[in-house]
Amino acid sequence: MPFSRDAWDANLGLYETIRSMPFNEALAAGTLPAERFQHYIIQDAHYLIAFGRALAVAAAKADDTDGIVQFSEAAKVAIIVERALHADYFRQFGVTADDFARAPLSPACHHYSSYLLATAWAEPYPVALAALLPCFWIYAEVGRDIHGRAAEPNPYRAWIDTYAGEDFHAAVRGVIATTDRLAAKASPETQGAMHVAFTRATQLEWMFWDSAWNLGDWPVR
Ligand SMILES: Cc1ncc(C[n+]2csc(CCO)c2C)c(N)n1
Repeated sequence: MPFSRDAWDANLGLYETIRSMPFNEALAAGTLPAERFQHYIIQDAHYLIAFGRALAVAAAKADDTDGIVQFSEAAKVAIIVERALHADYFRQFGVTADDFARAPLSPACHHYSSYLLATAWAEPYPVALAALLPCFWIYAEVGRDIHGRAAEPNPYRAWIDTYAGEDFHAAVRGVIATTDRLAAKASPETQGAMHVAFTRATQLEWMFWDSAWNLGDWPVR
């Protein structure tokens, strides 16, 4: 069985918990309070920079030239998405440059960003990919799920369309294929580490949305 099928099946309960969490239910219904979406896009702008760096490290570790192209392209897309957040969503949802400058990474964002960067730098290439995969795959699944049931009109339509769109899904299929190819020739120990990384990153996806819903902040300053 390919790694991806195994990992998805093992984390199905976690995915179901993510799909039905209050943030995503409210996003689909179009009732998500603006304040919570503002928190989300500010943190996502921070996250996407770290995510882009982690992808660039994965590109540098790739075992073939296709991998270098695949992950350096993905790193570039992460920064393009981050810039689009600034150019479009920040303006649309009333987030100023000053709001962003004054908002440090939340604990959940800090944890997820640090985890991806540490894993990309310190772990073998297949384990780094297994940590990066949920970020792609869960957004593709959540995007399509919400797209299929979104209320119309919906202030979050552009966000939903991006992650339900074919361009994004094609990139996700590519990351799944590369991860499966590497898992197939990895040692049992590396395969085990890949499963641990996949589950950890899936938990961190949940924590990222939960933090936006609860306006997560540092308990002491
Ligand atoms: C917390 C968090 N997780 C996943 C994504 C999804 N995402 C955005 S851009 C991109 C691909 C970049 O090549 C992916 C997978 C997100 N935005 N925020």
